[in-house]
Amino acid sequence: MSRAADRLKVVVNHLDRPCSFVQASTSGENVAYYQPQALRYSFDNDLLSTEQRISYEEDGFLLIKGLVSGEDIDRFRAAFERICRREVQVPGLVVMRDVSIAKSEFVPDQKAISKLQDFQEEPELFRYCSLPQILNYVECFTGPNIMAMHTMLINKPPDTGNKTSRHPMHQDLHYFPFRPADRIVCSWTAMEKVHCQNGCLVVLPGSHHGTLKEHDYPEWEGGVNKMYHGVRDHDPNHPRVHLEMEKGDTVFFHPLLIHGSGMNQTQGFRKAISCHYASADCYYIDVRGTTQENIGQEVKEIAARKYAVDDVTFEDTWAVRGRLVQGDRTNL
Ligand SMILES: CCCC(=O)SCCNC(=O)CCNC(=O)[C@H](O)C(C)(C)COP(=O)(O)OP(=O)(O)OC[C@H]1O[C@@H](n2cnc3c(N)ncnc32)[C@H](O)[C@@H]1OP(=O)(O)O
Ligand SMILES: Nc1ncnc2c1ncn2[C@@H]1O[C@H](COP(=O)(O)OP(=O)(O)OP(=O)(O)O)[C@@H](O)[C@H]1O
Ligand SMILES: O=C(O)CCC(=O)C(=O)O
Ligand SMILES: [Fe+2]
Ligand SMILES: [Mg+2]
Repeated sequence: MSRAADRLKVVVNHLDRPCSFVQASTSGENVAYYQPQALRYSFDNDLLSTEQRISYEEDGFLLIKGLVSGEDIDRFRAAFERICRREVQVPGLVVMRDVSIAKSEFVPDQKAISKLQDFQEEPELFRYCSLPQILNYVECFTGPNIMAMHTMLINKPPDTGNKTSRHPMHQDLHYFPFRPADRIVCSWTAMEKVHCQNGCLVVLPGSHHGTLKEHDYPEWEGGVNKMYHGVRDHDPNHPRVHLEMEKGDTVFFHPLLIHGSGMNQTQGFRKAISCHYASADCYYIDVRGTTQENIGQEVKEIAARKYAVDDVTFEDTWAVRGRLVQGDRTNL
């Protein structure tokens, strides 16, 4: 450590609003000492305050209140409802049903749909990924060349009693065959009030300091949704933070941050829209022989069926979905 005068003393307040079922919670505040030049997770620019940079450094997430307007959210909701009513056909879109109703009779409205993935060809929803106020924050983590790699609108359904509406604790990097991890960030925006009862995000602050862990299907009695892998083992005593958010609030988080979401115990469909961004300067990795081999294989099998081709690679499935949203498409 250098001289005290070179250090910065910061009080980082956690966003912790513990639910009754929280196992442990972070203490009210952490005191940390940093040299600004030692911050590795974000770039120095005019947008993030030093406190915000240090908070992301320590916690692996940053919550910005009121970032997306109510009008924009209402437009995303309307676009979602048009898709549910099958008024539009969107190339490449994946419409997912909760596993507990996957084999039941089709109900033609939003009540049957738990998630949309890959809406990059739906202009109104994709507008979310290009919102200037989101990209300004994203650039702090990715740098100026930005690819939107993965898009989702999550419509977490009321739990049917099987607890399948939960999303197991995981690291998003498990799904991504590109690196470096520090130049990838997720933006996740609440489309309505999200809280413990309707299954808000749950994060393990600081878990992004670790490495990518082994993921598998959890052993849940009521079933698990396709590709909802969970971290095989994580420290049950690690503090948890429940991110309660208002409509339009947006959390940016690191792809190694361990997170998930609880069961939806309300009768409403909890909605959120999200995009994973990566620096266009990232590079693809070969996942053979790594912990990601299992998800790579599963994605290739689904893609081969979806596109009716047999030699699609894990890398291809990402390269065709990625869209440049700022700067130059240098590599990805
Ligand atoms: C950072 C990223 C984090 C994540 O992305 S986490 C979650 C990622 N999950 C995914 O990417 C899953 C994407 N979903 C899909 O690809 C499709 O929805 C899926 C599961 C292939 C189903 O495709 P559909 O076109 O709806 O086909 P279908 O209705 O004819 O069903 C085909 C078979 O799949 C089953 N299925 C449908 N939804 C499911 C679900 N939620 N969980 C588990 N199984 C499910 C369905 O029962 C059917 O099975 P079978 O072939 O009849 O035995
Ligand atoms: N606008 C849409 N575009 C694409 N898929 C949609 C749309 N609306 C709903 N879906 C989804 O289509 C999927 C399949 O629905 P459904 O089970 O009725 O037809 P199917 O799978 O073709 O029929 P079957 O399983 O009996 O062969 C469901 O996951 C449903 O959520
Ligand atoms: O909205 C949620 O419940 C979390 C979804 C999530 O983490 C994911 O799909 O990777
Ligand atoms: Fe996730
Ligand atoms: Mg079907």
